[in-house]
This record gives sequence, C-alpha cells and structure tokens, in this order.
Amino acid sequence: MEEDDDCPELVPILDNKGPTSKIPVTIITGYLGAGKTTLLNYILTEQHNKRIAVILNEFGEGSALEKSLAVSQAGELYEEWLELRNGCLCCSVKDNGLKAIENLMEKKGKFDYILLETTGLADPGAVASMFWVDAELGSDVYLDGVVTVIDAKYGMQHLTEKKPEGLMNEAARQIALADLLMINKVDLVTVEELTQLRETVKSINGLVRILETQRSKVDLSQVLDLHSFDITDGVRLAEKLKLVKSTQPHLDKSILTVTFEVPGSISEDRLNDFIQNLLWEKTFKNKAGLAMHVIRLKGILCVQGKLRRMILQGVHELYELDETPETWVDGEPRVNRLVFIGRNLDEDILRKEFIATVSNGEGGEK
Ligand SMILES: Nc1nc2c(ncn2[C@@H]2O[C@H](COP(=O)(O)OP(=O)(O)OP(=O)(O)O)[C@@H](O)[C@H]2O)c(=O)[nH]1
Repeated sequence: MEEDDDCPELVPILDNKGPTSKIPVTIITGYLGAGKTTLLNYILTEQHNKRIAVILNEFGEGSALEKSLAVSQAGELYEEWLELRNGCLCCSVKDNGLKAIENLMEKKGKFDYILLETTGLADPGAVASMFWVDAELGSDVYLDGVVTVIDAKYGMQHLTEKKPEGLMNEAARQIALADLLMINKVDLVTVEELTQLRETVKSINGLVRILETQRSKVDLSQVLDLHSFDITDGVRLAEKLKLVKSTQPHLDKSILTVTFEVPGSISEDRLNDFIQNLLWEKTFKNKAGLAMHVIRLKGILCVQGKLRRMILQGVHELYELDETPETWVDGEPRVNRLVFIGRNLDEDILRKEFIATVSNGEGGEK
C-alpha cells in the first residue's frame, strides 16, 4: 500500500488536470428551442453561491449574434458582458472562444464555473474537442461535461428528420455526445410519448443519465461538476461501464451504443493501433460495408506493464489514454471494457477487430 499522508514534493497533488486548480466548463447543447436559454436563466437566478460565467458561443459561425443574451430582463443587451447581482456574468464570444474566455477572466477575475451554450445546430463535438485539447495544453479551464437538452414534444421529430446521404442528424449527434440529457417540456407530452422518446434516446446513447424537466428546472448538483472527462475515478467509471448494454437501432441508420469486455492484459502499442484505425483511419466497416464512425468513447483497460487501471476517453478523433490512481488488486480478473457511441457500429465486428489487433503475439495473461 502507498502512504497517503506523505506527499512527495515532486508529485503535486493538484496536477494540471485536477478539478480544484482549474475552472470547469459545461457545454450546453440541444436543438433549436429545446430549452437551453431557459436552463441558463434558471441556473443564473438560482441561489448557488457560485460565480458562474455564461458564454453564448458563436464559434466558427462567423455570423453576428442572432439572439438576445440569456439574461436580458433589464432590457439591456451588453455587447461584451452583462454582470449580474449575484456575481454571475453573461457574455457572447465568437471564433477564438477560449482566448476570449481567458481575456475575460484576466479582466474580471476567476469564476467558479463556466457554462457554454452552443447554437442549436452546432456540433458540440467540435467545441468539446477544443476545450479538451486546450486543457491538455495547460489552459485554466477544463471540460466537465456535455449537457444536451431535448424538446419532449418535438425531439422525436428532430431525430427522424431525413438528412441528405452521408450527413448525420444533428439531434442524434447531440444526444450521442451528451454526458447528461435533459428531456425538457414534459408538460407538453403524454406518458407514452415520453417513454417512446426516452427509449429512443437510450438506444442512441446507452451511457447517458437522463433527467426529465419542466422549464429546465433541475437540481444544479445533477448538472454541474459531472467530471465526465476525469481520469481519477477509474473504479466509478468501471462500475458505470459494467451496466451499459449494447443497443439496437431504433431509427433508420441511427447512431447507437456498442459495448464489450475482453479479458486479459493488452499491449499499449497495439491498443493505440486499434484506436487509431478506428478513429483516424476509419478502417473498420459494418456488415453493410459502411465505415464505423465513433462520436464518444470510454473504456477501462488493463495494459501490460502498468500496475494501475487505464482510462480511455475519446471524442470524435481525439482520444486520451491515462493511468488512473487505482492499482489492480491481486487475484482480480484483468478485463478491458469499452463503450463506443457512434454511427454504423457493429458490436461483433468491433470486438473481433479489437481482439485481432490487441492480442496479436504475446497478449493474454499478465
Ligand atoms: N411548455 C413549455 N415550454 C417551455 C419549457 N421550457 C422552455 N419552454 C419555452 O420554449 C421556448 C424555447 O425555449 P428556449 O430556452 O429559448 O430554447 P433554446 O434551446 O434556448 O432555443 P434556441 O436558442 O432557439 O436554440 C421558450 O418560449 C420557452 O419559454 C417547458 O418545460 N414547457
């Protein structure tokens, strides 16, 4: 056992990924009119003793601010920022979003939390990747999670909208990327409609926690500090991944969740080969010959030569493989458990490809 009391000087406890030294960013996404602004207004007017900065994101859109700021009850629209009585702040940033946020913090001091609302049609994956990469590069912020708001009444319609060949349905993509899903406007639907939507959502993202809300009212502790990209709690993630089941597509060509478990310890190099073939080269195809496309990826792995569990996190083409603080216990079965959310995925093929790639040569027992 390691000594917990003594902290070796050369190993800072608050490493640059530590939640205490950096400011969390939660991305709030969802289709047009789902209730994102209502959620932000609710959060900003609740008593939470946090200094929250709300950023309305127009990254990459290049267009002028199309909508009023989240909090404009005073009738004033602030170009740069709007400071609220409870210490919160609201502003709109374009293009180089992270730089703008850093400038804002320089001017206004640090916040406790940043909420970033993406425009209804934006791909939250691009924004999430940007924050994720920046955190790695030593920025003051880290990505806490992606919250997707769905319209209980029109959600199904958005999900079944036909897209031109090859294009992904944005509503489904936003669900696939979510770490937390809020089905909002439950007052407008019947129990049956709500059940149907919930089942459809689960068939896309088998990992996500689902909340049902009216007027986006939600216990803030369920939305903030999700630590969805943390690498420190491998045990909790392992337990969570164990409960995930592969899903069947509900909708034509829909995005779904695939999960599997492979025993033994694996080579890190070959694991990297597998991930890169999947995410970058897109070499794996489903039975219909369509390339698999991963949107979100999580895993707990047992890597040869590592005493600790490894965590794998991925968003689109980015991935990160890290050691957790937890060592494998003697006699504990070594397993690799992976969850993929994406398009054209096929569980059998993916598992076979994984086994073929990682257990080449000396794979198997530790
Ligand atoms: N009936 C009902 N209406 C709601 C609920 N939540 C929000 N609304 C209304 O739905 C409309 C859209 O809500 P917004 O919060 O502006 O949605 P949004 O996702 O920010 O919309 P965009 O900015 O266009 O993407 C508003 O008129 C809200 O008052 C709810 O739970 N029930």
